[in-house]
Amino acid sequence: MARPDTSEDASPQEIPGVSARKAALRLLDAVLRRGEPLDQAAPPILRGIERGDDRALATAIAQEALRWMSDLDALIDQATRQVLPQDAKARNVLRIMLAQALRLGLPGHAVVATGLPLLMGGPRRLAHGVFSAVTKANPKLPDAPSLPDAVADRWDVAWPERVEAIARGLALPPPLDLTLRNPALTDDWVAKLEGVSLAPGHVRIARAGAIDALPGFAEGAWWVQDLAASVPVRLLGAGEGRRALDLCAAPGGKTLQLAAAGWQVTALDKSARRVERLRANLERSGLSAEVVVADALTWEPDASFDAILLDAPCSATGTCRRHPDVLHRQANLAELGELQRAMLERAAGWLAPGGQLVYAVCSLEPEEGEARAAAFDLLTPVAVRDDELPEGIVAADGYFRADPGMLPEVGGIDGFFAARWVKSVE
Ligand SMILES: C[S@@+](CC[C@H](N)C(=O)[O-])C[C@H]1O[C@@H](n2cnc3c(N)ncnc32)[C@H](O)[C@@H]1O
Repeated sequence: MARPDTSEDASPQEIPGVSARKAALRLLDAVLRRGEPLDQAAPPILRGIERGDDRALATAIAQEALRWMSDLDALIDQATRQVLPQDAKARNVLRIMLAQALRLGLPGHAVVATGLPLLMGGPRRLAHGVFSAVTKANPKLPDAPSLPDAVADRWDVAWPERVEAIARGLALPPPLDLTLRNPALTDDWVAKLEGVSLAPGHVRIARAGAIDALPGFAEGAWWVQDLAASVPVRLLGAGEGRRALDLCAAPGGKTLQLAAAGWQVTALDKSARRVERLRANLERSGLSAEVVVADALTWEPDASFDAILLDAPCSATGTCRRHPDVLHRQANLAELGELQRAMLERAAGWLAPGGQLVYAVCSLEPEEGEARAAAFDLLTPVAVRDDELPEGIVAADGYFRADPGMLPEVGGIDGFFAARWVKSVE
């Protein structure tokens, strides 16, 4: 008679380090089974974990498991004849165990001691066997993560010449980019933060520990914003007291940028929860904007605007370096496309003559970027110029297009798209 598996009788919470792994497993499940963004799933899941470093570990494990999932799955499948369904708990436990061993460099005995208790009453022997077989072979992950099939199929068609570089850009978690409230102080902040600058008002630092402990955070001298995400507002130029609408504004990185560039900003978003973060960001930076919680599809302004930034809801696939969960969630591109089209049309009607509209998405899907912009004919296009972009990025067909394979020698950049139009003065 088979002996019962009693190797781990303690409850998961009693073994140090298990709570972080349990949280990582729940994060993976939230993304893969429930289709939730990792950022949204994390707060309730991590709330019960006391130590900050355990919360950070849980997040890092889930992120690396998601980033390298196709490659980890291939190793799992090679190590067992048993077919583990994609949604089997044992597969998810193995994904997080292998992410720790092969990506985070944690010792195998610690990974086993904290991983197997997650399979209480389940196939622990199988998981142990697979983990041991994989790690004994001392496998090397490829230089670039293999993209999930659905994503590879899309990007092989959309970016046949870029897809390899994009995957390579996904291999490493990105550095931390900051946008300065006062671009004239770029050199000072580069020195204080020991960073580098790739554009005026931008400082890049190696990934830091706690962001709120960095010099300048408390007084709101800067905010976290990928270099690519800072480009759309740069395309609108200096505000000189004119009126700008930041449509879809929360959590507010671009609102702060607009206000810092001298625009008199109205910041609108329909999510009251995200608008709270926008208000907190305004308060910390000492910048001001009129804040409106409303649906862009029904709201009507009192007066026209000299500039409108539409940072539209999108698949967010351009942020896959920092949010590898986007690679595993199926965005409804048709529904998002309809929303983007409707918002663009409404925004065009709110511009004063001579006013500029910038449309932006943090997406690598041409349907949300190039094709969406090309189909919009209510305003006059104004080509984006190379000299308006960070060094090393060139305009593509008059648009700003960045992808995570660009600027590899300085730490890369998020995927982003922006287009610009002007309302003619009749
Ligand atoms: C890409 S995010 C904006 C990021 C923001 N511009 C920034 O830089 O911090 C898109 C935003 O669109 C908002 N949104 C989605 N549908 C909306 C709608 N119908 N009306 C207004 N805001 C909407 C979401 O709440 C979300 O905050």
